[in-house]
Amino acid sequence: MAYSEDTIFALSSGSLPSGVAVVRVSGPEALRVAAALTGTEIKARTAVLRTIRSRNNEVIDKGLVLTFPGPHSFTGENSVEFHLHGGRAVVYRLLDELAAITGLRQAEAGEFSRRAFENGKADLVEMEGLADLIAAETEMQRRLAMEQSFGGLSSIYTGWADTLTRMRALIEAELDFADEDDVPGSVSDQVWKKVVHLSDEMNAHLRQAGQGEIIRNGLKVVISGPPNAGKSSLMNVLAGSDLAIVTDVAGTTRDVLHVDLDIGGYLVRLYDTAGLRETDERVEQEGIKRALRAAQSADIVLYVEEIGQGTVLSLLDDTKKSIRIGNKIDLHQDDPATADYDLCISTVDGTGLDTLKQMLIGDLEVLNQHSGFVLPVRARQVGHLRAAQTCLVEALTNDHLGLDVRSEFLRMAGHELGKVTGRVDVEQLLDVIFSEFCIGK
Ligand SMILES: Nc1nc2c(ncn2[C@@H]2O[C@H](COP(=O)(O)OP(=O)(O)OP(=O)(O)O)[C@@H](O)[C@H]2O)c(=O)[nH]1
Ligand SMILES: [K+]
Ligand SMILES: [Mg+2]
Repeated sequence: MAYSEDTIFALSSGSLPSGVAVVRVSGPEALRVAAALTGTEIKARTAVLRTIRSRNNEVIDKGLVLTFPGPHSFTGENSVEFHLHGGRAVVYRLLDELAAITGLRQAEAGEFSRRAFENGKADLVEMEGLADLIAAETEMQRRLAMEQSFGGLSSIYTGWADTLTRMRALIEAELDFADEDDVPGSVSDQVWKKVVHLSDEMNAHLRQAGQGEIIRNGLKVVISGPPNAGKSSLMNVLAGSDLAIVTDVAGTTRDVLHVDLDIGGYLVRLYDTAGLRETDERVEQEGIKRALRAAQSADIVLYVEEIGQGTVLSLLDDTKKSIRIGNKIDLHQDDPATADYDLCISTVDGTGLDTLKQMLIGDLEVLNQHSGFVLPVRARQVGHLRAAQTCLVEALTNDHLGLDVRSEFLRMAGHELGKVTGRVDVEQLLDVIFSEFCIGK
C-alpha cells in the first residue's frame, strides 16, 4: 500500500524532559537508518549501547538501540527504537537529523497504530483498547482497556462471527442437498437453536454496555439538596481538599464545581451544586437552574439534607437513581428522622463516608464479579453489535420466509460483527468451511 512507502518517526515516550526518551522509527528505511546513525549493523531484538551520530559525524547522544525487523514488530514493518537521554535538545537534535534523511518524515497522530492495524497486527477493538490503556487513570479503566487491547473482547466477537459462518454453511448444505438422503432434515433445527443461544448471549453482553461506558468515562455523581445541608463539605471531604467554599451562609455555592475522584479504582466524576430553594436573588436563581440541570444529567444523585431539617426532594426529577443522605449525624444522634434516609453521615467526624463510597461503586462491583471486564465500551462497537443482534432477531422471527432469506440475515449479522473488529473477512472463511464440508461428498 502506498501509505507505508514512507518511513515514519516520532517521539513515542512522554513529555520532555524525562529520564529516558524513546524515538521510534518504522518503515522500509528503518534498519538502514539505525545502521547509518550508529555506524554498525545491529542484531535484531537485542538492546545494544551505541553512540548515535549525525551523518556528518557529530555525536548526538549515547543510548540503547533496538531493531525489530518486520513482521515481528508493533507496526509489522521494520522498526527501530532509539532510547535517548530525555533532554529536549537531545531529542530534537535526533528528530531533526531523522527529518533530514530522504524517505523519512514525522509520523502523524495514530500512524504507528494505523500501520499495525493495516498489517494485521491488531484489530480495531484491540487498537481502541490500546488508546484507552494509554489514557487509563484508574485501575478499573486499566483492566477494561486490557480486555480490549489484549484480544479478550475481540475473541468473543470473532467467535460469534465464526459460529454464524458455520451455521450458514449448514443451511447452504441443507439447501443444496435437500433432495438427498444423507443430510438429516434436523440440521436446520440445530442451527436455529444455536442462533437463539447466540442472540441471548449478545443481548446479555449488550445489556452491560452502559457499565462499560461508566467505567471508561466515569460515574457522574451530582450532590444536590437544600442550602446549608453540607453539600460542599461533603465534596471537600471526599476529595480530601478544600475545593469548595464552605460557610454557614445559606446559598454559598452558586457555580457547579467538579472534581474527579478515584474511588476503589473507579473513576467518579463528582459535582457540587447550589442549594435548592425558592429565591428572588438573581445570581442564586441561575445557580439553582444549573444545579437542576446537573442533577438531570447524573448517573447518581447524592441527595443531601441536614437530618430532620426539611426536604426539597420534590424539586428533583424522582426517576433519577439517588441516594438520600442525612448529614450532620454528629448533631442529631437520637433524632427519629434518621430513619428517613438511605444513609446518615457526618462530614465533620467522617461517619458513614466509607459506606457511601461502597454504595457508589456497589453496582459496578457486582458487574465486575459476573463478567470480568469483558464489556462493550465504545458507542461504535455497541452500534454494530446492536445491528448484528437485530439481524439475528430478523432471522429467527421470520420463520415463514425461505431458508435462503433467513441465511442472508445471518450473513448480515456476521458482517456487522466483522465491522466491530474491522475484520470483514467472513466470506473467505465461508469458502474454507464450505469446501471442507463438501469433501467426500
Ligand atoms: N455539625 C456539622 N456541621 C456540618 C456538617 N457538614 C457541614 N456542616 C456545616 O454546615 C454549614 C454549611 O455547610 P456547606 O458545606 O457550606 O453546605 P452547602 O450544602 O454546601 O450549602 P450551600 O452551598 O449554601 O447550599 C457549614 O457551617 C458547615 O461547617 C456536619 O456533618 N456536621
Ligand atoms: K453554606
Ligand atoms: Mg455549598
